[in-house]
Amino acid sequence: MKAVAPGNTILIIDDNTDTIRLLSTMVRDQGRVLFATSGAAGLELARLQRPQLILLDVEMQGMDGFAVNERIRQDPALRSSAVIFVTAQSSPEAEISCLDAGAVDFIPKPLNAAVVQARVRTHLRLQSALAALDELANQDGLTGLYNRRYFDRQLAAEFARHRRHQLPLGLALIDVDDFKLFNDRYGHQRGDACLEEVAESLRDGARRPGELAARYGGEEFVVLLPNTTPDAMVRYGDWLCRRIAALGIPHPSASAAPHVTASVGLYALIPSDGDTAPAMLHAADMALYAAKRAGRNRSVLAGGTVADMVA
Ligand SMILES: Nc1nc2c(ncn2[C@@H]2O[C@H](COP(=O)(O)OP(=O)(O)OP(=O)(O)O)[C@@H](O)[C@H]2O)c(=O)[nH]1
Repeated sequence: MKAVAPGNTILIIDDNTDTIRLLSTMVRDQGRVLFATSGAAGLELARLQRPQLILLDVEMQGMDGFAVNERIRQDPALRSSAVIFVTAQSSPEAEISCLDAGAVDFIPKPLNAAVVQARVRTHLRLQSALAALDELANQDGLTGLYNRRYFDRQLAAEFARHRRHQLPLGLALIDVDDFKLFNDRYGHQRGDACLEEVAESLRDGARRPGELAARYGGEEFVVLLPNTTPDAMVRYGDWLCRRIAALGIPHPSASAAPHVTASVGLYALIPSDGDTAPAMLHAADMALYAAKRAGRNRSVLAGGTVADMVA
C-alpha cells in the first residue's frame, strides 16, 4: 500500500455515503481523508481542519454545493482551500458554471478512479506551490521573520478579535540603537548579520500561540502579543532588551553601551469602539521615541512608567 502524502488533507462533502466511500477509496493514498454528509457539517469541519482540497457534491439536500462553495469563498479562514465540484451534470454549461463559481476543477459522475486521482494529485501539487508562494510573500527576505504587509493584516485581525472578546492586546516596537553608526563602522554586510541575530532573539521570544514577530522596516521590528496585560508587556520589554544586549555584538560607538542594544516601545490595551490598530501602532511608536530620548537600551510602556534601565 502506498504511504499517505504528509500534510495533505482532503475533505469530501456529499450527502450520499456510497459516493463518499467510493471517493475515499480513490484518494486515500494522497492525504488524510475527512468527510461530511451535509454542507453545514462540511463547513464546520473545514474551519477546524483547513483542508487543502474539498471535493464538493453539487446536488445535495438542503444547502447545495454552490451555496457551500459561496460560503467557502467568503470566509477568510477557508479561502485557501481549493474546491473541486463533483457532479452528474456533465454539460459544458454545468462545467462552466462550476469554474465561474470559483472552483478549481470539475469531476464528472460516474466517477473514474484514474481521472479522480489525476485531478486530485494535480491540485494538491498546485496547492502546495501556492502555499509556498504565500509563505514567501509574507516573509522578510533578510531575517525570515514575517514582513510588514503580513503583520499589518494580522494586527487588524487580532485587533478585531480582542475587541470582540474584550482582551488586552500587546504591541512592542523594537529599534536597534545607533545602527547607522554600526553600519558606518563595520559595513552593511555586518549590519545585516546583526539584524539577523536580533531577529532570532525576537523569534525566540514570540513562541506562544498567536505571538508574531515581524520586520517592520530597516532596523525596526514589531512583535504582537495576544492576550497580554501592560504588566506582562513591561516584563517582556525588559527581557527583550536584556536578551539583545546579551548577544554581545560589539558596538563601541553606541551611546548606551559598548555593544548592540535596542530600544522598545510598548503598548497594551483592551480595544473599545473608538480605538484603531493604527492608533495603537502610533502609541507604541511614541513610547519607542520616549525610550530613545531617555537614553536608549530600555523599554517604555506607552502611558506607563519607564522600565528599569537595562544593565
Ligand atoms: N545593514 C543594514 N542597515 C540597514 C538596513 N535597513 C536600514 N538600515 C540602516 O539603519 C540605519 C538607521 O539609522 P537611523 O534611523 O539614523 O537610526 P540609528 O542610527 O539606529 O539611531 P537611533 O535609532 O536614534 O538609535 C540607517 O543607516 C540605515 O541605512 C538593512 O537592511 N541592513
